[in-house]
Amino acid sequence: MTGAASLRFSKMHGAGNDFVVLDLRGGLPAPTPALARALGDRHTGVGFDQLLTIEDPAQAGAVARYRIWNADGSAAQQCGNGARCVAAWLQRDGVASESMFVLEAPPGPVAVQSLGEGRYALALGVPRFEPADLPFRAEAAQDSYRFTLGGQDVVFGIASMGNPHAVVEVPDVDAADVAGLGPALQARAEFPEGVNVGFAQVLAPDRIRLRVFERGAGETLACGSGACAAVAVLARRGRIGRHVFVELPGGTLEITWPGDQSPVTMAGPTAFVFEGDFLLEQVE
Ligand SMILES: N[C@@H](CCC[C@H](N)C(=O)O)C(=O)O
Repeated sequence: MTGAASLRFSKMHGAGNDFVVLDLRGGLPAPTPALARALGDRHTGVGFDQLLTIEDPAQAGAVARYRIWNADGSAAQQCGNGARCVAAWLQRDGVASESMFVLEAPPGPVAVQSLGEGRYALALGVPRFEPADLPFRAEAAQDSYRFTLGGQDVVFGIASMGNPHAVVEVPDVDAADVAGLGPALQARAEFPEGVNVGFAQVLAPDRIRLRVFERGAGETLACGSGACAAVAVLARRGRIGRHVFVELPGGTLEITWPGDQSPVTMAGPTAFVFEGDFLLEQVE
């Protein structure tokens, strides 16, 4: 180290959705959008899909609180893969010594279970489908909605997992126009806070393939809340069952949604990649 001001970080990923984790416990200030963007730059920074900041808990019973920042510096409310990585980070730190514990996420508590070998299961909340929950501007709640985007007819369902998701069922996820339709749907004025757009292909009642164009990050290798939203939308339509393996480009997540009023649970991997010190002089 040169003695210049720096920030210690951990680089992690969950099924290829990658993160920088910062320990801000003890009252350290939250990152500014400029710091988040500088850290997230894959050429001049560390690079991540989301930045996760671990902070002191506000709620009794939670081992820690965390907040989520997308690569473009915007704040997010939910991150399924990130929650597993925060759980792994806290277990390594020794704060979460039990195999079951509670984290405080932006929308509320998340119950976590350590499954061993870096795998975690967690309850991400009860999905909500009312347009106002995302928010999405629509006259009335429907099973599916339809837009014409760039001459293409796009049919999608919506779900909130604490953050907004649109789910488009496609016959072949490899052929889906993720880079074209993802940003086009995301930019629609009907989604005043933007939306994460998932493209899902049903393989079997217990298996789907999914690609997600995330708000604030572009297409990622995996989106945990997107996997939960895709299962919720498709299960509600009767297209799949309630226990589903979701194959994403970076790995497979196991999603269970026992009933409409139940929380969705997600099980999947975590990995530590490296530790480092980010020189703050990189931030403009
Ligand atoms: N990758 C995440 C979701 C991160 C937040 C999202 N981009 C948003 O803005 O809502 C996940 O694993 O859930």
